Formats: sequence, C-alpha cells, structure tokens
Amino acid sequence: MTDFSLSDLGWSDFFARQVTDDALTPARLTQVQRDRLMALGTDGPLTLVPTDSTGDYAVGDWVLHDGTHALHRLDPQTDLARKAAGHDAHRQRIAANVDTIAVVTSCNADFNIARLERYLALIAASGALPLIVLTKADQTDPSDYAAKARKLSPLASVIALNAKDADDARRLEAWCKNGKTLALVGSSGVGKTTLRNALTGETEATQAIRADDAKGRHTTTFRALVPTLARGWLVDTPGMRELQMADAQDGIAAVFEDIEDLAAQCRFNDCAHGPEPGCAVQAAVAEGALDPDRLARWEKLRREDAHNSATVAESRARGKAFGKMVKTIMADKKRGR
Ligand SMILES: Nc1nc2c(ncn2[C@@H]2O[C@H](COP(=O)(O)OP(=O)(O)OP(=O)(O)O)[C@@H](O)[C@H]2O)c(=O)[nH]1
Ligand SMILES: [Zn+2]
Repeated sequence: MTDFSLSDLGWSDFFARQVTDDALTPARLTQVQRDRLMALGTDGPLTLVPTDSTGDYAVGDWVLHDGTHALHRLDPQTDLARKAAGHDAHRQRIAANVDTIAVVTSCNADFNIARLERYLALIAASGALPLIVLTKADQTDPSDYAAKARKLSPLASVIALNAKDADDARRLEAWCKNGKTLALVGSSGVGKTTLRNALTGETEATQAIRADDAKGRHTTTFRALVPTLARGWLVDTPGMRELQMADAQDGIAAVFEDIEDLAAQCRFNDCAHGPEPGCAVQAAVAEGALDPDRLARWEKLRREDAHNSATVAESRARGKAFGKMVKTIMADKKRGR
C-alpha cells in the first residue's frame, strides 16, 4: 500500500504551482490528531509535527515537510468547513481537497429536503461537486425519492442503490478512483459505513484503529482518509455527520439560484420578500411558480448562515483583540516595564 505516486495521492498542477522550496517534500494528511499529523507521501506513511496549531489543518490537506515537521500548508482546492459546535464560535475545517461530496440518505423517513438543501449549500461553498446517494433502494421503489432529489440542484448527480450489495455500492467508484477523493456525509444509520467497507475492502474489524490519546487513554479514532480499491480516496470523519452553516452564503445562492434570480428582480434592493410592493419572489409564489415551503427553507438557511457568520466574525475579532493585548504585554515585559 505504499507505492503511491503523487498523482495517485491526488496531486495536481494546482499544488505544484505553490511549491517554492524544492528542498521540501509534499505529503497528504490522512489524519489530524491533537498534537501531530498523520500523512502519506510517495515514500509511505509519515508522522509530522505541525508548526501551527493542528486546528489549522484538515484531513486531505497537502503539506510540505522536511521529514519531521509540516512546514507549509498548501492552499486547498476545495475546503469543507462548518460552524463548530458549542459557544466557541469558529469556522472549523473538516476536510480539504475532496473532489466530490456524497450526501447519503435512505429511501425512507431519513429523506428530508431541508437537510439535503443544507448539505448541498455547504458542499457548494466548499468548491466540491455534490452527489446525492439514496440507499436502501432494495427496500422500496426509489424513483419518487430520486425524482425529488433531482429537483434540488442542477449541480447534483443522484444515484440510488443498495449499499449492502457490494457490486451496487461500487458504482460509486466513478467518484473515488485514480487519485480522486470522495467524502461521505449523512445521518447515522443511512449506510455510510456499509458503503465505506464496500469501496475500501475494509471490515468492521479493520476500520477503527486503536490510538492512545495524550492522557494514555484508549480512544477509537478513525483513519479519516483511506485508500479505495479503485486507487482513489475516501474521507469519512465523524465531524462530517452533523453540519452547521457558516460563511455559506455563496453555497446557499448556488442551491437556491431560482429564488436568488427572482430576488434580484424585486423593486427594492433590500426587499424582505414580505408584503412590500414589487416583490418578484412573492409574485412567483402567488403564480404558483415557486413553492412557498422552498422559500421558507431558503429564508431559514440564510438566517442561520447570517447569524453564525456574525458570531464567527465576532469571536475572530475577539481573538485578534486578545492576541494584540498579549503581544503588547509581552513587548512591555521585554522592555522591562
Ligand atoms: N437493506 C439495506 N440495508 C442497508 C442499506 N444500507 C445500509 N443498510 C443497513 O443499515 C444499517 C446501518 O448502516 P451503516 O452502514 O452502519 O450506517 P452509517 O451511516 O454508517 O451509520 P453510523 O455509523 O451510525 O453513522 C446496517 O444494518 C446496514 O446493513 C441498504 O442500502 N439496504
Ligand atoms: Zn422581494
């Protein structure tokens, strides 16, 4: 498993152009731990010491290293992030340089239009291509679900399958072969692990590896970037399973292009699409051209994104102010004040 070329690992001109120091070697991150980075280069697996906080790195990132330290992080081609959970609002990077992100949902009660749109908006914001995978197609006729999914975004491909049938699952190889990277997101129980096992040849026993954390406890961690049987890559991190919007304005605009186009035709630039005169959005609803539920979902996502982006920006500003204060104190100390 160590005979990977750079292009097998997903390397391209986009990254090559960023290399300014030929003395350093590229490697791709397979796992980000609290104090170290696991990576894969053309000479095999490596453990690297980060020069920034490991929070700045994401699985799938390319770094330049000297054998021990990760000295540069190359700009990612795609960058999936979410708003971190909890009070400490910040944009948390989840996975980088993923070519396609598959939203996995089942042909049953898990199928939820609002959730799919949320995922699609985040995917569009990351720069990756969206794919909708409908599992459990063996348990019910998937055609209604597939038709609804196809209506969601012109960007998204839709595929229905039985994840438990390995041959059927391997239809996803088109998106994770020859150095291409596919990520799986979706709720619990929809079949992500089943698909992962079919695509990587892993079994339950091999997918979770035991690692000691800093306190010497045993924790089960997942190898986050894993090679597929088709010589591509699969990303499956627990962090990708629940996603909150932040800085996803462009992604929302891409998924709801129809509404954004209408909104651009409203008489007032700051139209709230309520009862004001000349609202093209409300006109479309009145004509039956726009589903009012879809309008409500668009408004909800925009509110959530605006709220989260604002809290993220605030805590960034607070962080900066704090950093400045610390620097001033340190400088004063140095000067012996
Ligand atoms: N019949 C059928 N069963 C499926 C299919 N996909 C998954 N299952 C079953 O659904 C259950 C959950 O599948 P998992 O692969 O563990 O789901 P998951 O998305 O990894 O769930 P988490 O690990 O909780 O995130 C398992 O019992 C699978 O065998 C499918 O397409 N058809
Ligand atoms: Zn309007």
